[in-house]
Amino acid sequence: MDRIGIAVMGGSGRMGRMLCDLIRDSDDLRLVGVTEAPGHPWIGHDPGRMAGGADTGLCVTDTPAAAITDARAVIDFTTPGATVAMAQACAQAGIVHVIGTTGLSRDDIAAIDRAARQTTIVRAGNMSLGVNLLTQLVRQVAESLDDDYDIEIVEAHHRHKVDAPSGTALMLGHAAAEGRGVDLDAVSDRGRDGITGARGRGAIGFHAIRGGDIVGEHDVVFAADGERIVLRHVASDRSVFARGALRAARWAQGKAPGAYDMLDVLGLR
Ligand SMILES: NC(=O)C1=CN([C@@H]2O[C@H](COP(=O)(O)OP(=O)(O)OC[C@H]3O[C@@H](n4cnc5c(N)ncnc54)[C@H](O)[C@@H]3O)[C@@H](O)[C@H]2O)C=CC1
Ligand SMILES: O=C(O)C1=N[C@H](C(=O)O)C[C@H](O)C1
Repeated sequence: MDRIGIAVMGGSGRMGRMLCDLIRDSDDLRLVGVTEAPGHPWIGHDPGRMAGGADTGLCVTDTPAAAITDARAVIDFTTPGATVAMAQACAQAGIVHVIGTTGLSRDDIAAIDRAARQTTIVRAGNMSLGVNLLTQLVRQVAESLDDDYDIEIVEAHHRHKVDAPSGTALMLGHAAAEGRGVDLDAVSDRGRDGITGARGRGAIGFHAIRGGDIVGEHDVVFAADGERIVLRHVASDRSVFARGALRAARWAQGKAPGAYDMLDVLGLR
């Protein structure tokens, strides 16, 4: 069987390294390209050697088109600007683009959706099975409870994370808002500080903890007078995200162009 050629963006990053390792160890995938940011010290070198492992025979490049020549899918956990540029390159080449990058603006998402008219794009703020299942549970609980139950989302990540709320917190917030039949933008209350006044009825609150090496933890709290429900996901190993992304790359082969998410991949919709 022909292995699926995968290009990994941001090959020296926390997710990039893990993806390269998992692809190397898989039976049906082949690493065919690795990118890094312009000026990065890995450019022009073998990504395996730079990571302290075996040579891959590849050279890290900062040119998206060069990385994707032999690829049937690109897996991208980088930055919003790099992801939008890669979505356009994948659209031109007709290659699957799996996007895990978070912190995307509305304009970034609109640009990705435009690219998805020409190619198959799978994008999710969290690629793990557990979080995607949790979004369904959150939607269901929010649908069952009225706004006597205050919804608060608390997330915790490592000290290097640059965006807040996390992509996962936003997924969970959207699921809660959908269950309640409200628009998240209209009810979102982010990171209170100072004399904020009493909590608004129906608000969905977001709070971010940053510290140490926390991989990713999310609590969705439904708090009423006299009781509260807490739905929690804890990721203790980044491989749950990387395995989800590889599953998406396999699933997307031969799918019609369009914007998909992990609920489509996991059959949870
Ligand atoms: N959806 C999900 O399941 C997950 C999403 N993430 C998201 O993925 C992103 C990356 O996370 P980490 O790996 O922890 O960050 P990281 O900072 O360790 O890695 C990002 C890599 O992208 C590289 N990069 C930056 N600009 C680039 C460009 N123009 N071309 C190629 N590479 C470029 C950086 O040099 C770096 O090596 C973040 O947005 C994070 O929130 C992280 C984990 C899971
Ligand atoms: O930056 C991270 O590390 C993570 N980012 C994603 C997010 O923003 O939710 C997913 C996961 O929580 C790890």
